[in-house]
Amino acid sequence: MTLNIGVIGTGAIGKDHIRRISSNLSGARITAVTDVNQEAAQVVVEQYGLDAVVYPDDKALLAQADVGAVLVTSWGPAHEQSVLAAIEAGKYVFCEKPLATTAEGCRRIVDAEIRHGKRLVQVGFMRRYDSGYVQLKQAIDERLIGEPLMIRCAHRNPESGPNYTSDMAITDTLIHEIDVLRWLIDDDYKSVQVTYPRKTRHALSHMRDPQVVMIETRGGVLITAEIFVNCRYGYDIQCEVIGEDGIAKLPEPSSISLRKEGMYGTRILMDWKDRFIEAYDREIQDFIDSVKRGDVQGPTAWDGYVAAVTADACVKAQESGEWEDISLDEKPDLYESRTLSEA
Ligand SMILES: NC(=O)C1=CN([C@@H]2O[C@H](COP(=O)(O)OP(=O)(O)OC[C@H]3O[C@@H](n4cnc5c(N)ncnc54)[C@H](O)[C@@H]3O)[C@@H](O)[C@H]2O)C=CC1
Ligand SMILES: O=C1[C@H](O)[C@H](O)[C@@H](O)[C@H](O)[C@H]1O
Repeated sequence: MTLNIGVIGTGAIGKDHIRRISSNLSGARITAVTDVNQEAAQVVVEQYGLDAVVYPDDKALLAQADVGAVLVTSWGPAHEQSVLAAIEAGKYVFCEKPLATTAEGCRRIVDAEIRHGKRLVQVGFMRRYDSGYVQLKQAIDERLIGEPLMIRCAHRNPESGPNYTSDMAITDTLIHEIDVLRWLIDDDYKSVQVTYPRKTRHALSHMRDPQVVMIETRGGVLITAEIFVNCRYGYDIQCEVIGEDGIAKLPEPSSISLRKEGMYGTRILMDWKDRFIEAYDREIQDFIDSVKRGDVQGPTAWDGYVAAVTADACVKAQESGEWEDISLDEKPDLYESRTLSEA
């Protein structure tokens, strides 16, 4: 049985997911789309040759009985409303990060899912599906390096746009590390601090770039996370886990090496769409397969809540320069199962 999917937000990543569902993945098709820019949504239907209807808004799309699941790929501030409406309609929902732009909004979604009595939400933390991070987690789970003691990581973008702000380095960019690192070491966060090295001349005047975020986990692991969104040379994601008996490092993306004109080296990817293309395919295929099984297994609404609480503390630390504590509600039973989100 083919799963009929509706897409709420047909912009950059919405189109990318439409492309992968329509051409790469199996078991689903796009039958409904909506966007506040309906003309653009119609163009997407034609561009991708979809047998799909353009609906005026998320509520009209969610009212379609034949739509079995939805992707929320609109702007972050619009996510909470669409996810709550999907839960209300009893539809499975894949929501790109952030689940909601505030911890309170994420908590409202968690409470709605608890009232529904079954998990319907998967959050788009795709690094958990990246083969490099999966290998890293296997090494840690198998205690190949003993207990993790420290993590050094870096999230570097070639440049940030004019609308990108210093707090987005946390809420839009580091949110990926915030989620994947707690999954990697099966630990939660205790406190955070933000410091600022010398500013790069390549950052716009309103930006603070780079930034260094220190995170202490409840288990005592110390994480040093660099965010550098005007590094110029490429889209570069680094992660090194230092353990009692050794070090485990995220592999570089596979690439040919070139020897040419007295130089030797490999190319560095410039775009996140390319760096994590397989992870995006795997996360969406997992969503399709788990919806058809009737139980979503990926990153949960609770993971979205924890990420939002942690991001809020980081944004507070950006201004205070102090260590800021992270206090979480008690994890509800609905999220205790040992699945990908808890593996
Ligand atoms: N997981 C990842 O690696 C990535 C995640 N994202 C996330 O995906 C979301 C979308 O990002 P982009 O595609 O880059 O943005 P975009 O601006 O290219 O596309 C967003 C689309 O949503 C539409 N939209 C806004 N509000 C809407 C509403 N209430 N109902 C229906 N449509 C609405 C806009 O008209 C636009 O077409 C963001 O939350 C972003 O953080 C974006 C890039 C990568
Ligand atoms: O979600 C994303 C992308 O996936 C990149 O990893 C980030 O660098 C970017 O800031 C954010 O929009």
